[in-house]
Amino acid sequence: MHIDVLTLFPEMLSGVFNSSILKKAYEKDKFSYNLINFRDYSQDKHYKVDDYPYGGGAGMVLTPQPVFDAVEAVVKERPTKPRIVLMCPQGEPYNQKKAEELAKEEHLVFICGHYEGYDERIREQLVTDEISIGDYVLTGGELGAMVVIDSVVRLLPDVLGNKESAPEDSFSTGLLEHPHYTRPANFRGMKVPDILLSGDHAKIEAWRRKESLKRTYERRRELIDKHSLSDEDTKIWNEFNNK
Ligand SMILES: C[S@@+](CC[C@H](N)C(=O)[O-])C[C@H]1O[C@@H](n2cnc3c(N)ncnc32)[C@H](O)[C@@H]1O
Repeated sequence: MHIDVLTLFPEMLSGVFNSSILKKAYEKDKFSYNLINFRDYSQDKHYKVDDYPYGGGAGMVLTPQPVFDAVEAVVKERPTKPRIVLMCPQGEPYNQKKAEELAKEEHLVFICGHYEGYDERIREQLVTDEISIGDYVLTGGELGAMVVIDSVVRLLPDVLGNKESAPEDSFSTGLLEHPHYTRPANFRGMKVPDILLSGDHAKIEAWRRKESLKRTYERRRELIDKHSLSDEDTKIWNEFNNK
C-alpha cells in the first residue's frame, strides 16, 4: 500500500510515522508514504491556499486550485485508482469496518483541511470518501488522518507480530475484547481469576468469550447483532438480560 497525505502541517504527522509499529512497518516495506504540503502547489505568488468565503462570514476557506493540483499530481504517479479521503467532521463516522475496507486498497490519499473548511467543489469533484473521527471539531484533519492511517496500517499483512493480534481486537469480532491480566498473579491483594492460571485452554476460551459478551453487554449493547450469536452466546446473553 502507498499512502499520500496532503497537509499544510507535515511535521504534525512525521512523528507518528516515525514511531512504534508504523515505523517498523515502513522500514520493513509493508507500506510507503509521502507527506505533501499542498501549499507547494499553490499558483498564488505568495503561496496562499485560502481565501474569504463568498457571502461573508467567519473564517477562511481552502481554495480548490492547490488541492486539485496536488491530488492530480499524486494520482498520476501510481498505476491504480486511489481512494481519496477527505477528513471532515461532516463525514461518515469512522469504525473498524471502514479500516478493514481501506486496508484492502493499493493507494490511499488523505486530504487534511484547516481553517473554516474546504471549497465545496473539492468535496463534490475530487474525493471518494469523507471520514469523521467523531462528533467534535478539531483544528485540522491531521490528527484524524493519523488515526485512520494507524488503524489501517496495523491491518496490513505481516505488520503485527504474534504478540499483537488484530483479529481478536475489539470490534474485529463484533464484540469488545475480554479483560487481560499479566504477572503477578496477586498484586496488592487483587487476584487474577483462577481460571486463567488453570492451564485448561478450553475453559479459558469459554471464560474469555463470556467476558467479551459481558463487557459488550455492559458498555456497548448496540454493537451486538443478535442474529450472529451462536446458541451458546445467546444463552449467555439472555442470562445478562434476566439479571
Ligand atoms: C475547524 S475544522 C472545520 C469545521 C467546519 N467548519 C464544520 O463546521 O464542519 C477544520 C478541519 O479539521 C478537520 N476536522 C475537524 N474535525 C474533524 C473530525 N471530527 N473528523 C475529521 N476531520 C476533522 C477537517 O479536515 C476540517 O476541514
